[in-house]
Amino acid sequence: MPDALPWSAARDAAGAEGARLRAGLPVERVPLAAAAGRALAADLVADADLPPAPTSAMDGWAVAGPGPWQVTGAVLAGQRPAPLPPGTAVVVATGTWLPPGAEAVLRREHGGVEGGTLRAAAPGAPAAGRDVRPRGEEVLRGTPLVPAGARATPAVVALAAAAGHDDLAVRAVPRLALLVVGDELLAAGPPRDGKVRDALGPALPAWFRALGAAPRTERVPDDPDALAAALARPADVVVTTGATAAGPADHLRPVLRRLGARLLVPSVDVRPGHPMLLARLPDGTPVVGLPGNPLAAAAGVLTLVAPLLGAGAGRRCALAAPLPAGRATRLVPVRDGAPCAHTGPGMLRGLAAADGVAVVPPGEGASEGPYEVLDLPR
Ligand SMILES: Nc1nc2c(c(=O)[nH]1)N[C@H]1C(S)=C(S)[C@@H](COP(=O)(O)OP(=O)(O)OC[C@H]3O[C@@H](n4cnc5c(N)ncnc54)[C@H](O)[C@@H]3O)O[C@H]1N2
Ligand code: MOO
Repeated sequence: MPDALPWSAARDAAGAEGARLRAGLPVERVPLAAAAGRALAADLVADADLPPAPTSAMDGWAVAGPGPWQVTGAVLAGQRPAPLPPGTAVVVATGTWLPPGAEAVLRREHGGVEGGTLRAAAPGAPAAGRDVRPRGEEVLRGTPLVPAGARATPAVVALAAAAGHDDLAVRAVPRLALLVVGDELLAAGPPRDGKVRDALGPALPAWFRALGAAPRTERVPDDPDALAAALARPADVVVTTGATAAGPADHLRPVLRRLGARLLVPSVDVRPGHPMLLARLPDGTPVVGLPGNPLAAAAGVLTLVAPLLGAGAGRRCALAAPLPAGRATRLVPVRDGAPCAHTGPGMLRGLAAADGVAVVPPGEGASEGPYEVLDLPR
């Protein structure tokens, strides 16, 4: 294969292309509940201090000055409390704003009230500031929380809501054209007469949706003109399967050349999946070519499509036993920290059983790890 890039350089190139792709997508303001999964169009900045005022971290009493204290009432959730004079206490719940003058919270289980007088179980308790969340402990208004371009995960949406936002500026969902190439592919029934079932057409759209894209699927015959026409139809991203190698029916590379595409990643020094590629059409549309062998195609999703759509790196994990390294980076389906069986490039059994894919850097023998383990989009 021509000019193979090291695996991590290929992933970085796809990440950089993804940043360029997102920067060109239209911006829209959507209500928070519709923002999950979308790329932020601007930095998320806190609109409020969190907590917005000194807040009780426990159910109990807010106390002022040393005990014992006269209990003068209760502050209920959602109320703005009146000041608390020294020697008094009010009942508080977790999350209530503390009255001005309150110095600490005495937990319910650490005190008792008799005849309107509250006493702490331990002398001297509670220490000043005990079980009080100070104003701005987590965030001060104006603090940048999440950078533009990052994914608004459900946790980011929750943070945005807590920090006072009603809606968010996000990028349009990229329209992804999946072109499933190959005359030998069947859309139904068992493999027969030299043909195989298209295993990728039914599976890849779910992965792409999980990665934040809106896919449509088109089946394309092994014909250069049909492939060129399909590549030219409007989309924000194109992903093809098959036809990446140099066989008699592998038309992707010549067609990309004919269309004037720029090869950003001509191939990748990775097993399986080395014929994968990333190109840019003259109109700026990125094209990922996934190899036809199904496990190699999944390797291409993890190496090129996931970073292109803004997914982050994997987790560092120790594995039960060291994995043998090779001359190229190896992507190994693993489950519970051990390699899966049935992981030839044309196989799917191992991948279907896997809970992640371990990245084994090139080298001699085996390394102890820890390895980066990539999540398969779900
Ligand atoms: N002489 C060489 N031959 C091959 C090389 C090489 O370097 N020199 N590389 C091999 C590697 S590695 C891979 S990976 C494949 C890449 O093949 P293509 O991307 O050109 O894909 P096809 O030739 O179209 O198909 C390969 C294989 O995958 C099956 N396939 C294709 N699409 C699907 C699908 N949607 N669902 C299930 N299976 C699919 C296809 O039937 C073939 O069996 O090239 C090697 N050859
Ligand atoms: O890249 Mo291929 O997967 O080894 O058959």
